Amino acid sequence: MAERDGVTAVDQPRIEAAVREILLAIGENPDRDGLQETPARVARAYAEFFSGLHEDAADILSTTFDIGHSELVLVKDIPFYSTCEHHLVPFHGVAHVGYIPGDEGKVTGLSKLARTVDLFARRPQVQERLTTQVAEALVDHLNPLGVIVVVEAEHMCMSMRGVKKPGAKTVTSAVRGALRDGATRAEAMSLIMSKH
Ligand SMILES: Nc1nc2c(ncn2[C@@H]2O[C@H](COP(=O)(O)OP(=O)(O)OP(=O)(O)O)[C@@H](O)[C@H]2O)c(=O)[nH]1
Ligand SMILES: [Zn+2]
Repeated sequence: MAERDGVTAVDQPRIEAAVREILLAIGENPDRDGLQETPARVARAYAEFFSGLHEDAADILSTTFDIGHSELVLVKDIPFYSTCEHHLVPFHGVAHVGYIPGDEGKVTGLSKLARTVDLFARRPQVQERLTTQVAEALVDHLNPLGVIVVVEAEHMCMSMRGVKKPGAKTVTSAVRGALRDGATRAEAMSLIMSKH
C-alpha cells in the first residue's frame, strides 16, 4: 500500500528539513512544543499529496472487461483535492468523467475512473492539465470512441490570499473523439449538469 501511494518515492527527510527552514523563516520557533513534530507530519502529508508523481495510470486502467456496452458511461461528482503548482495550496472540487467504449465494448471498473482522477490530482497541478491528463489516460488505455472530462474547482490561492474571491469556481473540460460531436457532447453535458 505504501508503495502504491508513492510514499516510498518521496524524500521525507528532505521535506522535514525544508519545513523546519520555513518555520524559522516565518519567525516561528520549530522547537516549541506544538511544532516539534510538525516537519515530520508535513513530510507525511506531502508524501500523500504528491504520491501521483510516482504512479502510472496504466496500472489502474489495465483492468478492463468486455461487456459489449457501446454507449456513454459517466461517473459524476468525483470529489478530489489537488495542489496548485503556483502556490502549493489546495484546489478542490469535483470531476465528471465519461466515455463511450470502443467497438470492442471494452470498459473499466467505475472506481478506476475515480482512481485516475486521484492519481493526476496528487501532483503539483494546474486545473487545465489535470483535466487533459485524465482525458488522455482514458484515450490511451481504453481505446474509447469518445471521452469527456469536466472539472469544477475552487482554488485556495484565489480564496484565502491574492485576489480573495472565495466561492469562485473554475470549470475546465477536455473532450475527445465522438464526444466532440455537437449532439453527443450536448447530451453528455446535460447529464453532467443535471442535479440527479
Ligand atoms: N490557468 C490556471 N491558473 C491558475 C491555476 N491555479 C492558479 N492559477 C493562477 O496562476 C496565476 C499565477 O500568477 P502570478 O502573477 O505568477 O502569481 P501571483 O502574483 O501570486 O498572482 P495572484 O494570484 O493574482 O496574486 C494566478 O493568476 C492564479 O490564479 C490553474 O489551475 N490554472
Ligand atoms: Zn495557486
